[in-house]
Amino acid sequence: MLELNDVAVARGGITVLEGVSFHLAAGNALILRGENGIGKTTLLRAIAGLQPTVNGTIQAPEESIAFASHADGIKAQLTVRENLEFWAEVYGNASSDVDAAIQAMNLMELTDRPAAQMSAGQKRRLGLGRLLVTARLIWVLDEPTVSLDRASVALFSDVVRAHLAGGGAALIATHIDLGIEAETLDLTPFKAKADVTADTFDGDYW
Ligand SMILES: Nc1ncnc2c1ncn2[C@@H]1O[C@H](COP(=O)(O)OP(=O)(O)OP(=O)(O)O)[C@@H](O)[C@H]1O
Repeated sequence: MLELNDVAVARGGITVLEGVSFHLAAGNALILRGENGIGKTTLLRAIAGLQPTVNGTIQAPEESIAFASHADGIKAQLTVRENLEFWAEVYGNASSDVDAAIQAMNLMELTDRPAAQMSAGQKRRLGLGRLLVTARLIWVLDEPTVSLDRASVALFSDVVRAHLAGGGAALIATHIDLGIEAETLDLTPFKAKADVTADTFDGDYW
């Protein structure tokens, strides 16, 4: 479903990871690990198509990836329900079950609350609920549990498990144990030898 072959990625004009290859099949999750700054976010951004690679290939079916990053993609003035309806439409999936997403992320009591008036953890839950209305098969998640309390982490893990059981896949950069059956890829061995890739530097991707 998602295939990386000899991928190298750069941030700020410096290659951070090189030689990354893996295959993620339907129904599976892969956990990315590695010290702060090793390049997990950079790799996920490249996989999500938000920045180019320096080397290698990334293959996935067209329009199959939903990316949830630190910036949750939430519209502050819209309510929880309006945010989810907005994203369903953006992903061409206006008929998707917004109520199911609200239930899954325990947002029932917040449906009419503007996102601007929600706590960090509540916003995070909304950002993760967004994944459910995209109907995308491959979830690419960057530290999805930041700001979540223990109950919400469990809720989120359940949502990921259900996604996998339904034939989806998930690539997750996280420092915590999500309790999801998954393979782990430690990126430490793929840390690039210090080498400025000035010829591939693109200032737009700082
Ligand atoms: N905007 C930027 N401009 C230049 N360099 C950056 C920028 N953002 C991050 N970097 C550098 O790129 C490298 C990879 O950062 P990245 O955010 O991908 O790491 P990470 O593994 O996700 O880290 P963390 O676990 O702290 O989230 C780091 O060494 C970081 O200092």
